[in-house]
Amino acid sequence: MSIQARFRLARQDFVLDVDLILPEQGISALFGPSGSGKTTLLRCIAGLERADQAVLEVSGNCWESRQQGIFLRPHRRPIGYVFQEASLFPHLDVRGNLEYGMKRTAQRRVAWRQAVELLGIESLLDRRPENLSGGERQRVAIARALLTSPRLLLLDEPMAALDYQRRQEILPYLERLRDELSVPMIYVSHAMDEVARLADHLVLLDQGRVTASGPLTQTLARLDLPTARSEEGGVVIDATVGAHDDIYHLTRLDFPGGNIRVTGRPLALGHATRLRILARDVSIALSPQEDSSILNRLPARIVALADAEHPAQVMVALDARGTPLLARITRRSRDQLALVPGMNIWAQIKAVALLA
Ligand SMILES: Nc1ncnc2c1ncn2[C@@H]1O[C@H](COP(=O)(O)OP(=O)(O)OP(=O)(O)O)[C@@H](O)[C@H]1O
Repeated sequence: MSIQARFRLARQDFVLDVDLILPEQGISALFGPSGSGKTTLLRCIAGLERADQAVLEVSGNCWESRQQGIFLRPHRRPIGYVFQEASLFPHLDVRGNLEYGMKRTAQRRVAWRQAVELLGIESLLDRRPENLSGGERQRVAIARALLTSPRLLLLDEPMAALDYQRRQEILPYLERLRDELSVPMIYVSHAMDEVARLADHLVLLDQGRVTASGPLTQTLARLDLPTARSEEGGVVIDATVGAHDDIYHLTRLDFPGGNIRVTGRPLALGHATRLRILARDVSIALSPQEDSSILNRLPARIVALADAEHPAQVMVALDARGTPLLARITRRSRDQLALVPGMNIWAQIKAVALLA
């Protein structure tokens, strides 16, 4: 099952023209510069914009088809919509706000208790929105959206108004929704660190058009896309905790084709986690260089080379026994090492971020 979304909408200076198939599970991130049409696309999905051409099918149900004259009105679409700023009713306490969401539906897909527990808002139920922090307000807004029993959750930069600390507090709740509920989410974000942590599927939008749509790990590794070449270009690897080294206080994270050691973490063996390795933190050597202090080095093959944003640098796409990696090195080093596609090299990894 999938979500099919095809919309064409023309405004004076802007045309949205997308044709997407999104998975019906997990989080699909919509990523793109300001004005690329992310909010407009969400509004089309919610039925808040009338597109010139439109097809929207969710779980095999047609919600909109211009050709067939089908247009399910916004309030009839089983959608939960969470905005940048939580729009809670100020005169109702948290319980009242949640109950309001529940009244809209007869068919319950997420139970009250489940929503309250997933978002950790039990102790907030008697408070008014004015007495909540920005992060708490957003958690309540997400719980309220879940209690409308949505078949699809739309999140439009739900953390944009929050500071770094508050964002870090909310991320685990979003991860729990992703892992424990079967409600697909479309998540708009400007922040690649959020996308890298949360998303399973990545859609890149630019000037109203889709420039890429695919599984996150594969899409981030594509050298032909601007995400790879940007300052924050890099890959995400899904790994599991393989071993703890109590002598050196290191944790080994395993993934197909290799492993990486990070500073010891209190994570259970077998625990699923996600790593992010930025291209700027990967260098290339022709030999394993065991006389270096770098902890992590992986044998890899060069798949492709491409220009980086800065003329001094080049991007290198690597295949580390099935796991894609990106490296950003100087053009000078590329020439000195005579790097070409197909060569076997060693990828030296200087820094790894553990995302979850
Ligand atoms: N109500 C509107 N009337 C006319 N033009 C609009 C309207 N809302 C948005 N636009 C224009 O449509 C284009 C897409 O806007 P949209 O808000 O979808 O982009 P976005 O990718 O969500 O941007 P941001 O990341 O800044 O929120 C922009 O050029 C914007 O100026």
